Amino acid sequence: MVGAGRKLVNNDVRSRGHQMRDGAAAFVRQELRELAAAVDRLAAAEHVAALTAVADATAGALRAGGRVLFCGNGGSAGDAQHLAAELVGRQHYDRGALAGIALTADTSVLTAVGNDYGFDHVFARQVAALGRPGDVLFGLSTSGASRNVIEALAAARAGGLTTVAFTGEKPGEMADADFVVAMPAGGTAQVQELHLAAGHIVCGLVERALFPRDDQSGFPKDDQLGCHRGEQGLPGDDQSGFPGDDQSGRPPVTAERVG
Ligand SMILES: O=C(CO)[C@@H](O)[C@H](O)[C@H](O)[C@H](O)COP(=O)(O)O
Ligand SMILES: [Zn+2]
Repeated sequence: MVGAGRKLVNNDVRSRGHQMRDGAAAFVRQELRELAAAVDRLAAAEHVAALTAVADATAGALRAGGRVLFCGNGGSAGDAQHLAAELVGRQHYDRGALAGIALTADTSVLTAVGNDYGFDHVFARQVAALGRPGDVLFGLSTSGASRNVIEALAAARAGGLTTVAFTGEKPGEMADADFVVAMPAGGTAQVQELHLAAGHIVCGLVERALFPRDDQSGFPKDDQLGCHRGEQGLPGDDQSGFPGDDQSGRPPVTAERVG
């Protein structure tokens, strides 16, 4: 009897396990389907035009010697750092360094300003300190309601920076930015996922505009690149100011910056 009872329990647990796995699989599929639909909506002409315009403005600012600042909270703080890294480092291929700065990374500044002036000012104060007319500030907020991001955009506007807002469907007060990309997505996580996709697209366009490659028909595949600058058809001094090592004898991946 005890054995049969135990078997019943085990079968029960096993079938509940199956149900949970089925439930999890359905959840995974549902999440992916919803994300794919959101990505599809982002491909609509108005968003494509907005992202292209943002990339043009950003590339223009960098070309003129400006810098690109990023800010956001939580997951958007991660996005801010991620996107700044795409500019400073490389996205699709080796090229000169681009000036991207995340305003989310210096804990001394964040805690000092937060402590002394309040959390609403942690980004605006850095915009006032670091931003110059002609620079670009990207503010990322899924809700469009983060006070410190709204204040940063206001400080940027006052300082003559170009402002870009990445938001969810409702930009709220962030609608005042020069460029607003309102992600056509549902919850916070999905908006963040579109923010990152959109940010990658903008950084990819900027890279391509400032460091044109022979083949402009499409982005090179990472696995086709190799890591030797000489193999990548990077333009020489006369075209870009970013010579390959074979032409200049400088170390690979120079620290020069556009502007
Ligand atoms: O990543 C997540 C949730 O996905 C959270 O950390 C989220 O970023 C935080 O709640 C933020 O404070 C949300 O700020 P915001 O996007 O509304 O400006
Ligand atoms: Zn998240």
